[in-house]
Amino acid sequence: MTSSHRPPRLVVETREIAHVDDLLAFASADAPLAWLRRGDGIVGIGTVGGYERGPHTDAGDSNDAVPADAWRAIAAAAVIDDPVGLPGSGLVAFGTLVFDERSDEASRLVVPQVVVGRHRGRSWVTRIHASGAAAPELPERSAYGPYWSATLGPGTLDPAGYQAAVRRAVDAIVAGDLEKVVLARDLVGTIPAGADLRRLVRALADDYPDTWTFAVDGLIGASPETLITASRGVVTARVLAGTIPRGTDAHDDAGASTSLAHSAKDLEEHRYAVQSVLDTLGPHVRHLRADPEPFTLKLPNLWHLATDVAGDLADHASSLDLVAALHPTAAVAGTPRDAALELIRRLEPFDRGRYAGPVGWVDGHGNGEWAIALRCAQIGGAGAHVHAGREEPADANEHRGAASATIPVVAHAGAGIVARSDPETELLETRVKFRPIVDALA
Ligand SMILES: C=C(O[C@H]1C=CC=C(C(=O)O)[C@@H]1O)C(=O)O
Repeated sequence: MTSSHRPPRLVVETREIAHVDDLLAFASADAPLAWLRRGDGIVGIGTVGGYERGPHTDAGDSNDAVPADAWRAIAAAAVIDDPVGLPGSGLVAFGTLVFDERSDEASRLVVPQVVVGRHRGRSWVTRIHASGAAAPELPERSAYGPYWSATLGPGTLDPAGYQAAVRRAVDAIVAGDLEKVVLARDLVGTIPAGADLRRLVRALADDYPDTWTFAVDGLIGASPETLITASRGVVTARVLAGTIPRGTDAHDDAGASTSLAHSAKDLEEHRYAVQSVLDTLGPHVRHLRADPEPFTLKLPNLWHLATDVAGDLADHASSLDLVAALHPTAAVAGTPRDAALELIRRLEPFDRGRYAGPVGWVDGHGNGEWAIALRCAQIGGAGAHVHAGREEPADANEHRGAASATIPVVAHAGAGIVARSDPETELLETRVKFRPIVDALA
């Protein structure tokens, strides 16, 4: 990874290719880079450069440049030949950023050597190399490895601990310290070393086709929440907050959706999340539009209250500038933001790492698609090791003894807490939000 100082000049060439059926077949089995929705998207192979910031230390960050500035420098130095001109063609970096700047994990932008992409029936390949170096080979598909499975168990905050934390959060809200806070809990486990991680990505993409399915630097998930997309001056976001599990039959399910749409508690939770996005986008966006009432978004495991936001970019902000301004929204932190972050640090006995942080991609013009990293797990990485170690599961020695035979995994799910929140209902909500990743690992 390079720092912001003198980015190497990258040479980028995109060419249209015959229709690609399965983008994931091109991705690496042990370190897939992928961004997919309904079969379209991009996968990356290899690494030619990028940016890294963190982990945070008391002495300061390892890199002073913010991701948006570092990326501007890399993109400005690049020579880009992209006659395809579709979202994700040309120079791109995949990114995963930490939730809290004090995290022990790093934020990363990864520029792959090769990108294979597909958008509305057109496919392309992009090759990226440092000026003076040879262009990378064209990518090849590889067969998927054997099926594998893993189970996740309690992490540092078990169900009873989570409910106690929710009670403390409600007390703080009732006392007037803040209006809303999003509290998460964790699950930990291990997966077999050598597992083909594309199997996990594929299971998520198959089961949750309308979400953003992502794999970046070991963070793998399927998020329904769009933090921001920016494409040729048009900006969109999908704000989610307010949740109810799907019903057990059609009648019960319709009832669940109606009850969510009228729930004062969920509507309040949702209002904070929308307001935080509108307030932040306001200075950057003209003709900012959001429906006055949320709609109910149906996912296989639950219903969400959802509001789509759109507008036209009024300045030269890149998608990464907007990400920096928006994150963390009240859908994952709370209102007011600083008080919520402080309470999260006090009540959650773990580091969120990249969970609830921005994940997505940015191109050479600053366009990009970014989700909030929800319904995901970190495979390997500092956070996962810390969690697995701290939890000391019953078979901890076995895990340590067979260090090379397993890879630690940590997953998080959270729920927005307001004055009317009930600890048991919030716990149930986190259980339902864990389902995509728990089922895909099973
Ligand atoms: C914090 C999470 O979800 C957020 C997004 C949608 C709905 C939410 C809610 O109803 O609480 C949360 O704000 C999570 O999935 O871990």
